[in-house]
Amino acid sequence: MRSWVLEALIEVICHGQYSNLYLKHHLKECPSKDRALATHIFYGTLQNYGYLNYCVNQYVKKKIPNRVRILLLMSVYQLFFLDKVPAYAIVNEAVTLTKIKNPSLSGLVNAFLHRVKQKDILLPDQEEEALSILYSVPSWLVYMWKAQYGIQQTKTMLSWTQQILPIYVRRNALCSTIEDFENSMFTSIQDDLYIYHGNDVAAHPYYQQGKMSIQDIGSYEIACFVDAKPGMHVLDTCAAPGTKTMAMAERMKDTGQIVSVDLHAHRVQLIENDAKRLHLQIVKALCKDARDLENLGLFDRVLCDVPCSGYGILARKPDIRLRMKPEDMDALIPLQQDILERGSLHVKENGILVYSTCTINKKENEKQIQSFLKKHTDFVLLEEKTIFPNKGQDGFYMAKLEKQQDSLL
Ligand SMILES: C[S@@+](CC[C@H](N)C(=O)[O-])C[C@H]1O[C@@H](n2cnc3c(N)ncnc32)[C@H](O)[C@@H]1O
Repeated sequence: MRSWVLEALIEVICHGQYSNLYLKHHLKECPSKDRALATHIFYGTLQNYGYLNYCVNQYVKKKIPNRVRILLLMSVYQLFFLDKVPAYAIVNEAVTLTKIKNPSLSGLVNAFLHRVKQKDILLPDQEEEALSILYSVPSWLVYMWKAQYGIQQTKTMLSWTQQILPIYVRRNALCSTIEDFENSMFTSIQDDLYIYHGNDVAAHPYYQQGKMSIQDIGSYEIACFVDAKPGMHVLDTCAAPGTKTMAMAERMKDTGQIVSVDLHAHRVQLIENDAKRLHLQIVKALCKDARDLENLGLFDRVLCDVPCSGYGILARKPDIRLRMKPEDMDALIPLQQDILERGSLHVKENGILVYSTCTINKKENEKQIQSFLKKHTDFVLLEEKTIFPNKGQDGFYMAKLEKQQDSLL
């Protein structure tokens, strides 16, 4: 099992694979009895990547191959954070795995894992720098969150970015009953959302029959926030893989129409496949740039779920923290602005425009809405909401704007 975790971590850390997609395609290669623990070690190591590297660097001064370094990281993660696995088993496994490809380093691995102790890890005095190491995020994110939300909220958010989240599923009320979900595999949490207690959702017959989909609580809340009603015409401008489109279509009882646009053809295919799986007829998927939607006409609801820095979903997608750069965040701001501007041209009078992100950053959230409203006096803000990362939940932002009737302007 640990050799599977090691290869999985190498793929994500060294070869840039996405953690969630890697698990989706490869977890089945791990023996089924070990999948829960393997997933825990995989996510836990990625969530604590910066801290674990910092610990290794305090003891190991010489350059070691990436494979051995990653093996040390996942072993330290287990020693420090998992109390169910005995230390001798972790050390023995690590030494055995080192002997396969780097036998000359097995002594170093053995000595390091016997010496490393969490209480001996010294953190910097400066609070922001210490938080950055402890929670494995760059220090600029800590400074930015502190400036925008205050130190207390920053610490709370940082601590929740380390949790292993449950898998949430949305029941498709159009082709299943509440009774179908009344068994030990599911725990009801709200409306049609459940915690799923199995391992591989996509292999579950309910998933294959279109009775359920994977969706986080905040993502579902955004789909509900749009308030798309049966029979309405809805435009989803950044729609792939289609999670919110499908939730809206189910809430609309598959009547009316949803035009779901995405820039990338392979991602548009994901929308089409999912609509088919869920037996939804009203979803029309289009490959288009959301900054150029000229002929699409007017809609009752327009959702702009824009590409964003993703700082709200660090727990679910821990590999974001391996690659985050402030310049990437800044590059997204004009794109988000353009998508919102263009989307707004397709809202009917009295219609609703929703802007949403899965990030916690006022520059991508509140500030975007403030600058849009300054330029567009024909829209009023009805509601805005930030869901901060929280127990069992990732972070999201959503704003609801109403297009005013011409006669009222
Ligand atoms: C946050 S994801 C959307 C998630 C989706 N709404 C859901 O609930 O499944 C952002 C999406 O925007 C798409 N995108 C990026 N730039 C775009 C553009 N200029 N026009 C349309 N889509 C774009 C990306 O391909 C990505 O699928």
